Amino acid sequence: MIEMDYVLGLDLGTSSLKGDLLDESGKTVCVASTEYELLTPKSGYNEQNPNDWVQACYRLFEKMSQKISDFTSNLIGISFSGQMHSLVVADEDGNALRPAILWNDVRTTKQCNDITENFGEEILKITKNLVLEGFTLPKILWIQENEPEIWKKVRKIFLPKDYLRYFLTGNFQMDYSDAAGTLLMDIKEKKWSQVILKKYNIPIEYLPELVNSFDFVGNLDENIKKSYGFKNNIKIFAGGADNAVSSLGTGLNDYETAIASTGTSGVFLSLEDSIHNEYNGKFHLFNHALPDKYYSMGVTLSAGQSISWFKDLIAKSESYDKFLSNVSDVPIGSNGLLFTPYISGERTPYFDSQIRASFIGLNDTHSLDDLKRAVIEGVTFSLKDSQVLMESLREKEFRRIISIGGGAKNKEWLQIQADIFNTQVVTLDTEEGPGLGAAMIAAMGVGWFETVEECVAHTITYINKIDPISENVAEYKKIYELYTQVYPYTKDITHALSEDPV
Ligand SMILES: Nc1ncnc2c1ncn2[C@@H]1O[C@H](COP(=O)(O)OP(=O)(O)O)[C@@H](O)[C@H]1O
Ligand SMILES: O=C(CO)[C@@H](O)[C@H](O)COP(=O)(O)O
Repeated sequence: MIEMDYVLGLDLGTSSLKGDLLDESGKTVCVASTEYELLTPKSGYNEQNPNDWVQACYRLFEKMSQKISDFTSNLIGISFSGQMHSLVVADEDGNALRPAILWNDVRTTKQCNDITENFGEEILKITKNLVLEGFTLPKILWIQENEPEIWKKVRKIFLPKDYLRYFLTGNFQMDYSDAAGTLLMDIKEKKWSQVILKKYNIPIEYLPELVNSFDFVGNLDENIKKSYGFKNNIKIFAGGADNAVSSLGTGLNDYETAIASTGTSGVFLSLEDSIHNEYNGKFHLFNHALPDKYYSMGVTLSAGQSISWFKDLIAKSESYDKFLSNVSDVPIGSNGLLFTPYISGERTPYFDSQIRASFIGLNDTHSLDDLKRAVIEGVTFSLKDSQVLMESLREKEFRRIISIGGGAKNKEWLQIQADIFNTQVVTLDTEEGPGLGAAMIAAMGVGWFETVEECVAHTITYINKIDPISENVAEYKKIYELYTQVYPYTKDITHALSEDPV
């Protein structure tokens, strides 16, 4: 057997840290993951302990060395993909001062309203995005207002994967694709916005140096290298926001294809060739991991999270495959049952952190399997909302959708996606788009491939093509019309029921 070098892509997701190990031929030789806890101290609050990410990385190194005998002797590069927007505040030495406030934490409605009222237009002009609870700036303001003692001690502001990378290299950096989701960067100039920083009293020294996703940013720390027995000098490359990196890791390179990602969040994503004003904040518009490229996306806050919430209620220890095994026996429309996946609010198309989920149409004949199918269908309808909005603003339909994330693991769900999207759905031979994209960045960094196209050709394989079935499409069309009516009817009721109505 020929000995080959390896590079590792690390995807710091909300549910787990995933590793994708690539060999020199571009083949994924090992995928492993290690979970960490999501802390929910209050409804709408979502936090994680940054140190758990670092520990998860060490566990992943151990797992990889158990699975791949020459992992430690042949690893030469690492890069990253990470959950976006989540705020880590730390002291000068990088010690986290409180748990990270995550992208799906919606405690910052007051701060968002204040910023929007006083500075919303400028923010939209500079960052091309609306001020939403998930983004980083309102979280910083929440700490300034609610935890002034902590704010006094802050000297470094990180996003999750940059925090992990800081521990691996000792260097304080953030790439443009992740910085774009902070609401602190001028996305055209690719610089921290002095105007925004000044307005909100955020010293620029607290922010990392801005770099490109493909930049070499340091070597793996000597002590870590020794403790895990790595033989080579391991080069570290910056990496990027999970959605930017997954678009690289799926080989997305045309404007007629979109990505539907069902991780904890759900994302409907499309490439953009320029920064423009046409979406006017209706979609997020961010810098890509590829220099001078952009992408737009709509977000379902609780996609996989709706499934995991429901599974944990009923059968916590069951695998997802077992839990969802009978869903294919339930007819389209779940026997007259609808689910809206707003368990922790929604982003696209409704920027509404206070909306909550509902099952509509429950009757005494419904089984647990009907409810499970309704959850999957509801999550997909929510992604369909983004598809419909995007297609109408672009005046063009997508011809193909690449499905990734947990949702791409389930055959029945993939058919449901094709039928609801009324578009061909394809999958990759690994559903870990962001992890693979991160490994591709490292592969380019160590010089295995000269161009991104060459890298894509060696690393990415599409395995399933699922075409919509016309009778199913027609049935789902009718049900989707009903689904779109649930939000306006339940909005006021769920606002009034929620703990802190606005
Ligand atoms: N076999 C499966 N079938 C359907 N959904 C799954 C399956 N495995 C995981 N999931 C869903 O995928 C989500 C995790 O996806 P992942 O892409 O790993 O998320 P993240 O990047 O947020 O950590 C879980 O919340 C779960 O609901
Ligand atoms: O908030 C967003 C994008 O704006 C999320 O997509 C996060 O980036 C988290 O992703 P997952 O953990 O679901 O992959």
